[in-house]
Amino acid sequence: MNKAAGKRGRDVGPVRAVGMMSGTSLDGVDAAIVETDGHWLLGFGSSRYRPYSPEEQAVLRAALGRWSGPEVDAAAAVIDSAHAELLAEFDDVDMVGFHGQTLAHEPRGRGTLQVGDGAALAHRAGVPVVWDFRSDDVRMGGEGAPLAPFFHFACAKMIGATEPICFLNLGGVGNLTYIDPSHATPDAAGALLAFDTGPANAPLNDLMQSRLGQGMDRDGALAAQGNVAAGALEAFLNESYFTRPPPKSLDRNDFAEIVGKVSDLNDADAAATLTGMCATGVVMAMEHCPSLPARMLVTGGGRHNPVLMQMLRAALDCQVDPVEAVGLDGDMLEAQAFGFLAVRVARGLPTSCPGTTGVAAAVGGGRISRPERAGLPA
Ligand SMILES: Nc1ncnc2c1ncn2[C@@H]1O[C@H](COP(=O)(O)OP(=O)(O)OP(=O)(O)O)[C@@H](O)[C@H]1O
Ligand SMILES: CC(=O)N[C@H]1[C@@H]2OC[C@@H](O2)[C@@H](O)[C@@H]1O[C@H](C)C(=O)O
Repeated sequence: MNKAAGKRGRDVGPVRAVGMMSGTSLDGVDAAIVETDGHWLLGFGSSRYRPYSPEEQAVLRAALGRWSGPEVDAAAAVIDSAHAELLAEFDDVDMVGFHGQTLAHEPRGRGTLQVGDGAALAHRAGVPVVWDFRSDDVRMGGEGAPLAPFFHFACAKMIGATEPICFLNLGGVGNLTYIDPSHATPDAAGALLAFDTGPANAPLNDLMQSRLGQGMDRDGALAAQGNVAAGALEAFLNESYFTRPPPKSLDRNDFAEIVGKVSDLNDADAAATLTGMCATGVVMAMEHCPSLPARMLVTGGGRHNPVLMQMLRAALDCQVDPVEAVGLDGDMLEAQAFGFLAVRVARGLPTSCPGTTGVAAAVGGGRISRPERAGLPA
């Protein structure tokens, strides 16, 4: 780790930040370096992935949906040690953006909970850590998610987009960002519209785990052998979430009851139907966009699933491509996003706005823990 860490971070020039993300799929931690001044993306650096062991995954799973208690403490310990281990593999970084693990998300109720102790990580790594990105947004009436849209806006500028485009992230949950790149800043009215589209890979992973002891439907191999069950899909479509206008966000298991409608189907039909539900959520999401985007750029693990990508291409009236088509890394985009957002937080720039989370006014969420303050209240 860079012993002079933090010095460059206080200037106004470029910063090398490592973003660390543990997503709703619970597969592992992604970490990736971005170089940015908080406004523009100046470059990307190396990236690393640390999978969770089956034991660690079980600890995280047991804590999902809980707000406190021994299960949450055990999950937090897994998150802290996995992130510290991965961060030690990086040299010469100025700052860390530490998302942590979402265990529970209820923005209109109990709030949002991402476990992971940023102060302890700052102490261990010797660099400033920005963390707890979502709480301030929720306190100000926002959904607290999605937060990647400000980064997507910077990506759109970087690739030279001139017409509206969408980024679609297909992780455990799906989320969409509509970008009008004619605006100069992401918080300008009309520059961004973002929200969660529905369940993405999480229900399919859960099905694969419970029925076949596998972590995912790799390459859509099982779904490709099945048929989408019309009845279950229709019940899903009738969920009020899809017609509700944004802002809106989801917890990982918010659709548990409706996806349970596949329980009577054979394995292949169940997988095909859950894949179809993910694609349908995206199709419904397009109804809320101000215009048809020129292009849909897909990121997150779902873009590796050819059955899902084919369903999207068949149902959407725009070009659908993985983000690799414009030179981005779809396995690391969210980690990069939290590196970028960390720099924005450190520089007093907003990370969400009414168009992305429904927050009352643009807000720069996130706490900053500096190594010298570790152990003290942040
Ligand atoms: N080759 C593949 N075939 C099918 N599905 C895949 C493949 N590779 C990855 N996936 C799916 O993508 C998931 C991982 O996606 P990703 O890493 O984007 O999720 P995440 O970051 O945990 O979630 P979120 O964005 O909701 O926080 C896997 O759990 C799996 O379901
Ligand atoms: C509360 C929470 O952690 N939400 C995640 C989750 O995973 C995907 C979707 O739901 C999105 O809203 C968000 O993550 C992405 C990275 C975001 O904030 O942009």
